Amino acid sequence: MAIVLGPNQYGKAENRLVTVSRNGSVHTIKDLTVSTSLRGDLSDTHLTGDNTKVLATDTQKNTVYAFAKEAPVGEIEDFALRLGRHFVGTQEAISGARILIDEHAWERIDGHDHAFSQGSNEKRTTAVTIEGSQAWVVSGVRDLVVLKSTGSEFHGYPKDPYTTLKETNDRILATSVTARWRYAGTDVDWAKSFTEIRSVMLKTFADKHSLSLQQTLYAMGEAVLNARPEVAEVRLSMPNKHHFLVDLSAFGLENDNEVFYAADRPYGLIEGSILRDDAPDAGQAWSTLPAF
Ligand SMILES: O=c1[nH]c(=O)c2[nH]c(=O)[nH]c2[nH]1
Repeated sequence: MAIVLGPNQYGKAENRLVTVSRNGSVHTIKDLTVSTSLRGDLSDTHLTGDNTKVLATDTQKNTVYAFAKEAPVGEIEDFALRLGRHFVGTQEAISGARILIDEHAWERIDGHDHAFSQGSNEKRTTAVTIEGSQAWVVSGVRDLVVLKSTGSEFHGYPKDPYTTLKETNDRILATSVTARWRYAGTDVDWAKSFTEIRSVMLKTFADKHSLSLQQTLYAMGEAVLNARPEVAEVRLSMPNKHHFLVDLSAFGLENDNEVFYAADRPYGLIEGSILRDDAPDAGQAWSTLPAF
């Protein structure tokens, strides 16, 4: 038996980067969390501690901040591609890079020049993977919380000795969407694509009469693929944020679908991938990302 080194990568996780761009007195901010990870000929450091081929994670961090100054950050996908290609292109031992970026949303306060509020916890995300001269982009959104107060049913499921759930023709449907979509290529208007994908997902959540969260999940992915040819695959993770009808009968009150207990946990967790059957091979696009 021999013990060998398996897959490995290293980098600086969660660099917090905020930039201010000034157009006269009008400021625009970008608030990012950037993680870098490098792969390649890294067995020496693991086996003997020889760091000749190790670009320090501290240097990776500095590169993130220096790049933010040297050219406009732009869209997160472009910034991630730029960083990943730099590391692979300048370090002989480094053959691959994975750059993860979350963009935190800030809204301008009432047209104010330089004051902002953080309205929600929603994040725009990207995961860019570079392998040699190839690049894959998986972008997405996280913590997109949505709720509809009707237009959702759940019934027809098996009743076994442990089933207590009541069937319903009218319930609250709420979830916090994590969506990731894999682009077929890299020649994409990233900002437009993001805005339209987000909007198609929201519209489908709202419009689709739901018989299960699974059906809603599929419909949202299908709508994205129908609307956006640049997308090859959509992966969705949607916790069912249960709203249980409160039993008010002890107080002689009827509850006509008006008073709910918003449960925190446990929650149903509905996850899936929707893709074109002729989608280009995913290559390294999903490597080391969560399955959904
Ligand atoms: O949309 C739903 N899907 C389920 O699989 C499920 N299971 C459950 O208890 N409630 C629900 N709702």
